[in-house]
Amino acid sequence: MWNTTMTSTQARIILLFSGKRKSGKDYVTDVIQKRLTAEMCCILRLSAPLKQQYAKDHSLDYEELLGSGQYKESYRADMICWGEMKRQQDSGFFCRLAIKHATQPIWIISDCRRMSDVQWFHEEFPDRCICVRVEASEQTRSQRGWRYATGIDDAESECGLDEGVKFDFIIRNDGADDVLEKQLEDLLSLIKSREEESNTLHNIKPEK
Ligand SMILES: Nc1ncnc2c1ncn2[C@@H]1O[C@H](COP(=O)(O)OP(=O)(O)OP(=O)(O)O)[C@@H](O)[C@H]1O
Ligand SMILES: C[C@@](O)(CCOP(=O)(O)O)CC(=O)O
Repeated sequence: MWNTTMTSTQARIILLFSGKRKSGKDYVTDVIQKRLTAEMCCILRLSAPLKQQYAKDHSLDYEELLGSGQYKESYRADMICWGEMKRQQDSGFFCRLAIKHATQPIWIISDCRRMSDVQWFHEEFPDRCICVRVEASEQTRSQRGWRYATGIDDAESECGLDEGVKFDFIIRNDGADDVLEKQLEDLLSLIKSREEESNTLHNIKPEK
């Protein structure tokens, strides 16, 4: 199905995922990666280099910070402040670190949160980005463990992409497997058609 003859290690397609806490970004992106295969598609988290350095500086468990449990939530507010300090110096700081070792032709950035994240990818990789929003109701998110927290749910980390972004695709992830499945099929078709366009462009030989 996919063309695996890559001539460069740079991504042909970049899926920029965003969504509120417990909307299911990790769940959905895991399914998509499985469908595309790990050979073709990697999941990159902007928060991974952030959590790694934060864990090191604060003697914390990096793996737990990567998970979806209470451990991460108890450090979230402080991690946000810490990350924002770094971003003020260089807004592309975590974006560059996150993509550093990626070799697959399709990248999933699973946790865009700020306009500067989306802008950075669009500027670095024009015409390759697909912006995807994952949405779930507050009721569903609560069932998954979400509790509203002032200073987090009303701050840029959660609301930075609520307005001003034109999403190419919105996934409703409220738990009905068949509804999610249909949306995933549609997104995979969009990725496939972008892949074909991109292959066509890459295969055009320059005129002599
Ligand atoms: N469609 C689904 N079917 C079953 N379980 C789901 C579904 N979507 C999400 N979940 C579960 O809900 C929980 C939260 O999902 P997930 O960690 O993917 O959300 P997130 O948006 O990445 O959250 P975070 O705010 O921690 O970044 C996880 O336990 C996940 O397995
Ligand atoms: C600190 C932070 O990166 C935590 C993200 O955790 P997660 O994507 O919800 O697993 C959020 C942020 O950068 O604002």
